[in-house]
Amino acid sequence: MSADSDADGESSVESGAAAETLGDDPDQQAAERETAERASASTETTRHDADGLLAVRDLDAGYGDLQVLDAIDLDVADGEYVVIVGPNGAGKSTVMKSVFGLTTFMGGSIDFDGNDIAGKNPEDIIHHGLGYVPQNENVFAGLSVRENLEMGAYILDEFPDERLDEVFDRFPILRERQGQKAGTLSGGQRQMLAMGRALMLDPKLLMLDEPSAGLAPDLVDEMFDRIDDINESGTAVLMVEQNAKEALRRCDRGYVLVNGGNRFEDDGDVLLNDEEVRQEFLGG
Ligand SMILES: Nc1ncnc2c1ncn2[C@@H]1O[C@H](COP(=O)(O)OP(=O)(O)OP(=O)(O)O)[C@@H](O)[C@H]1O
Repeated sequence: MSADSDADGESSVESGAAAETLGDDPDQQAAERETAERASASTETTRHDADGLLAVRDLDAGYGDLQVLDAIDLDVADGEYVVIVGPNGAGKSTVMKSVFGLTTFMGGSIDFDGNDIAGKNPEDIIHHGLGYVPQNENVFAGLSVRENLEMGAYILDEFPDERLDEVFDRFPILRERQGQKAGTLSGGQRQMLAMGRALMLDPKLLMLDEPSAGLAPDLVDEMFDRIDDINESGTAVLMVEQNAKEALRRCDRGYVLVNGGNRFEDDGDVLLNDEEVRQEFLGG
């Protein structure tokens, strides 16, 4: 699904002053180098001014006193499919966790569907229609498949039977295995259960952290196909993926994150064909 994008090439982040060497203190010089690197990387980002479902601006966040994200900008429009790629440790998962209220919020803004969710906790955020599937420990291993799906709807007063049917229709293996303990499912089945559980609340945006991680190659394609289906049925998707080429091939827009900051943002196919992005981040 294509976003109604009017990206205009405008730089979204001030480049900041180039670092000057003010003394001989090696710690200070290292800090200045890091600041300069981040500032220079930031200038390559363009702001996407889509009518946002999710709009993240100048987000600083981390863990306790440790700041990981530095002035992150990110947009997801209604029904859009957006991926975040980048090297290990760039902060991709931290972006998602921060949107879902699982990190220390340090500054900036996060608006979701007209609500200010910055600094809110996941229990509040989930009510606004945001689903999140973490990479690990994303099912209750000791509960059955069906119980896991029922847990997905725990905030509702009335159990959504029709939603359960829709999830079973989307992932027939879950219907077949509904009495089986989640901990005995294969990796791919478990991933589908985790997605199914998030879909029980019919989220407007589904955030997926490395859904293809650990899957056999033939299952990776199937997983991406399922995600395409979810998006084509109207749910916006924000996905972090190591399988960057395939993710960029399938998405509407992508972000490349480096060192906790925005580095590139553009349509998926533009990023795929960008020489610099290919050489630096997609293995040539
Ligand atoms: N719970 C945590 N406590 C402290 N630091 C953390 C925590 N989780 C992540 N970090 C640190 O935050 C930084 C970014 O991690 P993050 O997992 O967001 O990166 P990533 O881009 O998703 O990496 P990968 O592709 O390897 O999964 C790393 O330096 C990491 O060590």
